[in-house]
Amino acid sequence: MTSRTNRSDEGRTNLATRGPDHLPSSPSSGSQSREEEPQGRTPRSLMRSPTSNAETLDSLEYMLDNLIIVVIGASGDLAKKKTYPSLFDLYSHGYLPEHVVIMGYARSHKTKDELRDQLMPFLSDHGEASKIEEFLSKCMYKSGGYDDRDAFASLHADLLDYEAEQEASTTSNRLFYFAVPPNVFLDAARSIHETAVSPSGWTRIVVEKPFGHDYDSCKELSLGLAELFTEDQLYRIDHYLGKEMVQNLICLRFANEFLEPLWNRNHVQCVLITFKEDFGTQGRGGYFDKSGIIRDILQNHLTQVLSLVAMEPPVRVSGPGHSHYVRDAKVQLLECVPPVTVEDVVLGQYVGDGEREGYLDDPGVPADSQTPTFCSAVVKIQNRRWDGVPFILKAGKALDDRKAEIRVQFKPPPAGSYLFDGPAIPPNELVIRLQPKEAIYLKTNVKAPGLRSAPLQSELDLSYHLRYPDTYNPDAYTRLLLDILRGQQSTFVRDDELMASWKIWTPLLHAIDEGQAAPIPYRFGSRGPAEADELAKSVGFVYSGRYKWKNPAAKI
Ligand SMILES: NC(=O)C1=CN([C@@H]2O[C@H](COP(=O)(O)OP(=O)(O)OC[C@H]3O[C@@H](n4cnc5c(N)ncnc54)[C@H](OP(=O)(O)O)[C@@H]3O)[C@@H](O)[C@H]2O)C=CC1
Ligand SMILES: O=C1O[C@H](COP(=O)(O)O)[C@@H](O)[C@H](O)[C@H]1O
Repeated sequence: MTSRTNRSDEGRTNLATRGPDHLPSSPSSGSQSREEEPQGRTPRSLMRSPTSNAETLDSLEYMLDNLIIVVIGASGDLAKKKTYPSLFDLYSHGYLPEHVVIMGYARSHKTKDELRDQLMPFLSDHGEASKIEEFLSKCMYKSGGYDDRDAFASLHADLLDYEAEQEASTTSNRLFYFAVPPNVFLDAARSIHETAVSPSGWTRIVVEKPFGHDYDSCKELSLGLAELFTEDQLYRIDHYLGKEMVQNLICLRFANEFLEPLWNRNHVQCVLITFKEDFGTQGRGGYFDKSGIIRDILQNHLTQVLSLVAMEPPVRVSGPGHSHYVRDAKVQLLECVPPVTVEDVVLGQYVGDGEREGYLDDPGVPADSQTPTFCSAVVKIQNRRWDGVPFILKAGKALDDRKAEIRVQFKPPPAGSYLFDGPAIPPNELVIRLQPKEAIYLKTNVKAPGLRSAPLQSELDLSYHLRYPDTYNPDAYTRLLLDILRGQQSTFVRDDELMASWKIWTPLLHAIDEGQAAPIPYRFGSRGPAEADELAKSVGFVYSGRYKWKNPAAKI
């Protein structure tokens, strides 16, 4: 291992790790969080003031220093669609310092005006024109190769000049956001390590998925990065960890005492974690074909959700220096999950429906591709809490709906079959809808209202758009970028978590790559292969039929 000459976060003030896990609300949000908001550029006096939210304000300590954000791969799709809009969101809500510089870096030659033209369409929905102009005036661009040390040295010289111009602080922090494909991660990381780390403040590296394509390649990448940067400098993004309802899981589970006694094998029949998209690969088939739905969604997003749903309570959730506890709990859970086998899954690949093209019609996809665009997998957890409870992770493209949800299905009441006349009482389900329209609802059986007495399926409903209509709900990337600036690592994937997850999925992925499991065709716009419902039924999921639900908003 080479020596770490660059300054890590270790030993640095832990102020930046304090505060709640979530982005403080915007000025337009509910009154309970107004105290936390920096108004425009956060003044030093406000940040130091001993308010009841002092911890939150302290966690914005980075606002006192100079900040340079370098977007590596600034010419690409992710940068324009997610990275810059989220940076703008933070800027316009006052979460970037006055003198921030956002430096785009990529191989393509581009003028500042060309960068501006590229970004403008993706910023225009996010704020006023004058604010966008102000933000764009902070955005610079430089071209160079990812392994080009001279280009990075020249980038470093430019950054030193920008930093020297700032009078606010002698400390300058640098955040490098990797919006590039993984084959250049190590080149870019080496170039930064050798030439461009911050001489006076922290240097943090943000890495996007995919982190490898199986256990071994992930390990190689992790070891390569670990030679250059310490774990506390590395922020591996899984954007599902930035979604409101995913961030809510810890609070929902551990701040509601009624749930804990039920949250185990004694009361839970099965858990479904579902991701559905109602569109296909949309011309990205060439990229998608190298990964498939398991690498794209199950190994990362759904496994992260699974670990938060099923983990034991962490020692602590927030507070200075406590970021590791949540990640420890997640790793401990994932280590109880045996590898998923071919027998545990149903794979699918969508075909055209007459109007919309099938997966194999995508020009980037080989005509004989066996890459799954759908997978339903039964995951087991071999620990005291969950032994025998199937966790069904299901993800698919080109399905009937766009949604992501967690459905905890409870066992039926013991007297359900003889106490009441009529059909079997359906099991209770706690549904946490991650998107769209965040909601938590509990499917509950009640006496039919009025003169009837038969049980009726209904729900206790917490629909966020109704209960919190004016709350600013930032994009997942916006929340995660703020966490990076605050040094809050619990919402990022640690190296051992990543390895534990690849251990679960790699044997299946290799079996699929070797042709041991072929996808079943399903029609674009359908619910996926019928075999997936049979699999769910075979492990205990009870589908009690769709019931008509009345949106309370209709009555308002
Ligand atoms: N706050 C809110 O917005 C609330 C909304 N509702 C709405 O009420 C309705 C009923 O709710 P809910 O019961 O949760 O949702 P659904 O009836 O849509 O789905 C129930 C579950 O059964 C699965 N499923 C659907 N069809 C079949 C099938 N043929 N065989 C096996 N499994 C199947 C679904 O999977 P899959 O997704 O894969 O199709 C889903 O996991 C929904 O429209 C829901 O959105 C209810 C309460 C509150
Ligand atoms: O990581 C990915 O996620 C998106 C879905 O993200 P969402 O926030 O819109 O749910 C998916 O479309 C893409 O294939 C995948 O790479």
